[in-house]
Amino acid sequence: MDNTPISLLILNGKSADNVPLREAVMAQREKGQDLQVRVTWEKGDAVRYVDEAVQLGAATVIAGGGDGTINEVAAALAQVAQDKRPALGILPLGTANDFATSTSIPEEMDKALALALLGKTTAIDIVRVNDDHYFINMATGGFGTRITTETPERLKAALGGVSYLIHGLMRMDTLKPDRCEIRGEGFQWQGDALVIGIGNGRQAGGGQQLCPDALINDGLLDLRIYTGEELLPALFTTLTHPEDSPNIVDGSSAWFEITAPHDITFNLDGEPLTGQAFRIDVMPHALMCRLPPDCELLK
Ligand SMILES: Nc1ncnc2c1ncn2[C@@H]1O[C@H](COP(=O)(O)OP(=O)(O)OP(=O)(O)O)[C@@H](O)[C@H]1O
Ligand SMILES: [Mg+2]
Repeated sequence: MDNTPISLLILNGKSADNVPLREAVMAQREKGQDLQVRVTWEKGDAVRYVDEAVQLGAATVIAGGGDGTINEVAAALAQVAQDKRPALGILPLGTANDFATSTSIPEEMDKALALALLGKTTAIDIVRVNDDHYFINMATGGFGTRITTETPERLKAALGGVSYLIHGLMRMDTLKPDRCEIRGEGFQWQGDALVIGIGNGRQAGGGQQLCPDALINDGLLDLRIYTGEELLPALFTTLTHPEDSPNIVDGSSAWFEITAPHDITFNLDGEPLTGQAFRIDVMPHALMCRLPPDCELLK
């Protein structure tokens, strides 16, 4: 009887030919790990592989990709019955890797894979949006959203995280604040938002620290709104002296409701969601995640 727990690596097909990863997988198998690999081709594949992992009784599902892949895997795991839900491991293979970077997951494939297979599990929060959408890292709305959803794939591949900023500057003329109302526990705000960040984690868009104090296991969402009608002056002060800015509104709550008189788009870990009403709820401690001991996002 073989009692080695099964681990299933769900690998974004963009990284199927990654040589250091292949070597790291082989090395772990030689050490006796029962590590199986599935490769995705398009959105939706990761969900089916999570189902397969549950059927196999896998102890761990590893998301190998960028924030979009982690999101797809984490969202699928959140919908598995708690007693059958495998733990989440993370192999950072995207362009921005905001969640992996801020949780101090190592970049080297061998170290990241060892952590994903054998690291200590910690219960972390995941966030549900309008019943059937999820994010593990961050929801961004307003002008930052247009940046990340419209950044062309080739620019992203060539420049990585910096491409978001460059593309954003190129599109400055077309950026407009979004009028909206936001409510939470003991929180209410209405006005023109340039950027809205709702964080379980801290950063999005390739290193933009939108929610610098967020923790992923505190049962709370951190909200930051960059307000103002004059885009350029507002952006200048907020980016250079965030602490002096009259254009920042912060809040914290286990849930937020956002309504707008016209469609606004939220970017949930890289995946766009458009509408006029959003209900956002923390699912406290819903996922077991293998994180480094020095992860700063844990309380
Ligand atoms: N074989 C594949 N080739 C191209 N795209 C894929 C493939 N498999 C899945 N996808 C798509 O890739 C997207 C997720 O990409 P992911 O976020 O992992 O990487 P990224 O965008 O390069 O990284 P980051 O989000 O960190 O910038 C999903 O929308 C998914 O549908
Ligand atoms: Mg939190």
